[in-house]
Amino acid sequence: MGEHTGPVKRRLGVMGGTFDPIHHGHLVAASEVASQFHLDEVIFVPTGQPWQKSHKKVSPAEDRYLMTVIATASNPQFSVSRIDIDRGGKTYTIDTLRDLRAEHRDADLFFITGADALSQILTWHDAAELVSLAHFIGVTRPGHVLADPGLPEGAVSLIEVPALAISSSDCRTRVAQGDPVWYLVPDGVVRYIDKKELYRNDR
Ligand SMILES: Nc1ncnc2c1ncn2[C@@H]1O[C@H](COP(=O)(O)OP(=O)(O)OP(=O)(O)O)[C@@H](O)[C@H]1O
Ligand SMILES: O=C(O)c1ccc[n+]([C@@H]2O[C@H](COP(=O)([O-])O)[C@@H](O)[C@H]2O)c1
Repeated sequence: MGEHTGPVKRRLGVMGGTFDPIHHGHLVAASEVASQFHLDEVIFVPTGQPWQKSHKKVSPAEDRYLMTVIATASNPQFSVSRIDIDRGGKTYTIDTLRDLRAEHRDADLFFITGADALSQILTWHDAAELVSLAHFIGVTRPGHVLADPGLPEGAVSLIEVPALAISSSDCRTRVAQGDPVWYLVPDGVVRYIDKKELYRNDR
């Protein structure tokens, strides 16, 4: 008699971000984690209201969502979810993960964060419960130290990804100054920023 093995669980990456705008640092991080962790899919989840950025000006959710769709459209492994935008109110990852769990009962979830976001995770809403819903993957990011912030044993993996010193803030500043963002963000995102006149008057 062969050993009983259940159906193989799908492995879903979740890449949450404000994506204002999405850039190649986000895309490389997701691609590298997908490869190293044998993920079936990575779901990009643009935030609705990022409460820890409430002191900053954040572009309309629909613009950030559309840029994320444009940036990921050519990769069959990437998709975009509106759950954090459509839920309304402040965005908490605990809600993101609960909703994704309910939608994908047969999957294991892997939440991807850069070193800067990971270092803040203990300040997130219901931080203690987060690790029961997903495995956390922290990725290297130039200018930030990658370390386990003190999550329970085995809850987080730390991995190295190709270093891209790109940030959304820097892209916004460049547009405001009239500097190019070509090759920092996907071509379609450059055109969308231009078409919607995003970030031009940020200063
Ligand atoms: N260049 C990068 N390399 C690796 N991870 C990144 C990089 N840029 C962003 N991330 C990670 O992607 C996630 C979403 O980031 P976010 O949308 O806030 O972009 P950002 O560039 O950090 O934005 P901002 O400059 O406005 O704070 C976070 O987990 C962040 O750490
Ligand atoms: O759950 C929280 O309290 C929380 C606080 C700050 C950030 N997050 C999540 O971390 C991800 C990256 O956030 P940000 O603001 O760096 O774009 C995104 O999915 C956010 O919803 C989550």
